[in-house]
Amino acid sequence: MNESAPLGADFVAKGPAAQDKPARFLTRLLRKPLAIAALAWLAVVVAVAVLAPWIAPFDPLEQNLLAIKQGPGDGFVLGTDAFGRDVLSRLMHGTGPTILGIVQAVVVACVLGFVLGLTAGYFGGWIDKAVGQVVDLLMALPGLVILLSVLAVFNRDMTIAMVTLGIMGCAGIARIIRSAAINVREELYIDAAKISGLGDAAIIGRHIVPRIVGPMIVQLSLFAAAAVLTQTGISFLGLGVQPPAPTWGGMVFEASQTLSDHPWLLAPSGGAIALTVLAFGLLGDAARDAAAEGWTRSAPNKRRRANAAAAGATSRGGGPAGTTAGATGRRSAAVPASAPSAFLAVRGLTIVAEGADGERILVDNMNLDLDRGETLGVVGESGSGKTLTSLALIGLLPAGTRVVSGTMLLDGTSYDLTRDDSLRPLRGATIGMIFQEPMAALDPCFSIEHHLVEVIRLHQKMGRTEAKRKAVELLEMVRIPNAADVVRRYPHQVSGGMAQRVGIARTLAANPRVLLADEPTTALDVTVQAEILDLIRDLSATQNMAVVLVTHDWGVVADICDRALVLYHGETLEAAPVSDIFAAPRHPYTRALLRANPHNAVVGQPLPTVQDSLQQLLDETAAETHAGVRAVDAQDKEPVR
Ligand SMILES: Nc1ncnc2c1ncn2[C@@H]1O[C@H](COP(=O)(O)OP(=O)(O)OP(=O)(O)O)[C@@H](O)[C@H]1O
Repeated sequence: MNESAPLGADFVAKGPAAQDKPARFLTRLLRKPLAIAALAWLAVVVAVAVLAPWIAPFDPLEQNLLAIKQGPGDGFVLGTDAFGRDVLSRLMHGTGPTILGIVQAVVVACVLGFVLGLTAGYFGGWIDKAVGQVVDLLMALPGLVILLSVLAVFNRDMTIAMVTLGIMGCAGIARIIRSAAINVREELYIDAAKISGLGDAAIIGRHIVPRIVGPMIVQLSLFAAAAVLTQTGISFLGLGVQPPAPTWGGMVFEASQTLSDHPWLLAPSGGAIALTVLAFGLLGDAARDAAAEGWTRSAPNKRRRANAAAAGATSRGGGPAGTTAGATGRRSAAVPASAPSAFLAVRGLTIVAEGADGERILVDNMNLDLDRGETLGVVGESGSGKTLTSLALIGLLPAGTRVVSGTMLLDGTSYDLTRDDSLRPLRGATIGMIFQEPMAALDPCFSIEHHLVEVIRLHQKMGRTEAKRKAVELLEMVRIPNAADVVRRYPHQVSGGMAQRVGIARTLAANPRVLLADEPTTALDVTVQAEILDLIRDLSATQNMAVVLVTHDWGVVADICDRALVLYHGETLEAAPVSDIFAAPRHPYTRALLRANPHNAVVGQPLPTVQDSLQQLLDETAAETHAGVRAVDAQDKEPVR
């Protein structure tokens, strides 16, 4: 992305991935008149439920046989029923059991649905399968039959009935939460958070939960509306709270008995039920709209645009002189030889994909060696296994792939690469990683300061204020101009180049000794690429970090790598100092790959593909062999003197 790209463009382009914080979501929700009306009604209902014993004008059970079936008036605001009881007082006293039942069902559904959906979505694997089975079972059960059976077995106990309703209702909520959690789990910034050393609980709490609050509120309001209807339905059947105690459903039943001669009686209880269901429905709708607005929120305000434009201009004007990513090979003169005592040594790394037809080898028996302050370029065509190799070193291989063998010797300690749990403590403090898509590696909900402070405080004992100061220092270290201003921005308010610098700063916050850089410049424009490469090279030297740089680009290899390793379909074909690879590549594939380097393209001529180059090499070899044979033949035919 260009440094001068319009602010907000990425955010809009990212769509639903760019979701927001609960506080902002609630602010937007409270700006909607319908949501305010719904919440106001629900607040009145709750207040009445709590205060009924004090504010109801009459005893709800007191009969006045001289005032039966009266309409509103004569001291009875909502009239009287067939026994002369005050309808308003009964309605008020009936609110408590109704609301209590709804709260019981909603709390059970919310807690169970949240826990099941979140664990299934976040952890996946067998947990997901097990939760899926439970959810499918719950959804297949006939709800009404179960509820009636529970009421029969537990002597019409409404609490147990509503808890049962909550258990059955949790299935739908768990499904929604699961898919929301899966979406968030697959975001790159979750991997970035893991690599920074954050544990599962912290990632769930800080990065996943805020993202699923929106869908959760929508689901819960719809479920609450259904619970109102179920609860009043049970009372209507006379199975819950027993008459003459008032409930909304019971009052609807009583009204149905006098419908022909006193239809008004249905209005208060029916109206209360209808308004409450409507309020929950409207709240759900408004919550969905508020969440959708968060996803599509457009560019930030003009001041921020101006600031960012200024920062971008400073960056372009005042940044370090860019280098072009040409095949200059300028560091290759001082290439240290690989040694068995290397700071980082990988031996026998084999990665496979598990498919229906067995295992497929993706990386085969790979070895690599790297010293501190040294940069190793891992080069190869798309799909050759470069990314998997780097992810295997921190135990973050994607689902469906696994390490079947391999050890890593890091600063004298040996690690079994088949065991993710032994690699987990290395993430962040020992091995850091930066990604191809800088923007996707930052959580759009949080400011840059939050991203940095989170990692700084995780790895260094520091107060919040000191960590904030350190965050600005880190941004300055990665050459971000106006660091004190930029630190307060959100990821969508910076350009791709700046986002990559922020990603690097975040990685540096943990002081890693090894940096894995997976095509860190591919998504950036050429001038920004050069600046980021300069930065990585300088940091590797000043921080004495070993860098594993995954790339397709020979220019990048020439520019900053000391050694290169050529991969083809998971097989290591050649590993040597960069100067040797450029001067005298040993393997024909390496030669073909170098010939297909776009930096060597001749204007007006089609760029040869790797396959073209390989074919050309084979032809040349055949021609050389043929010429050699002819020369030998000619010598043989010469008369011996
Ligand atoms: N989750 C997965 N399940 C099965 N196969 C996978 C999975 N992830 C990657 N692969 C396969 O592993 C091989 C190596 O993938 P990898 O991403 O390491 O390639 P790469 O060299 O980094 O490519 P690129 O330069 O395009 O990123 C590819 O053939 C890819 O299809």
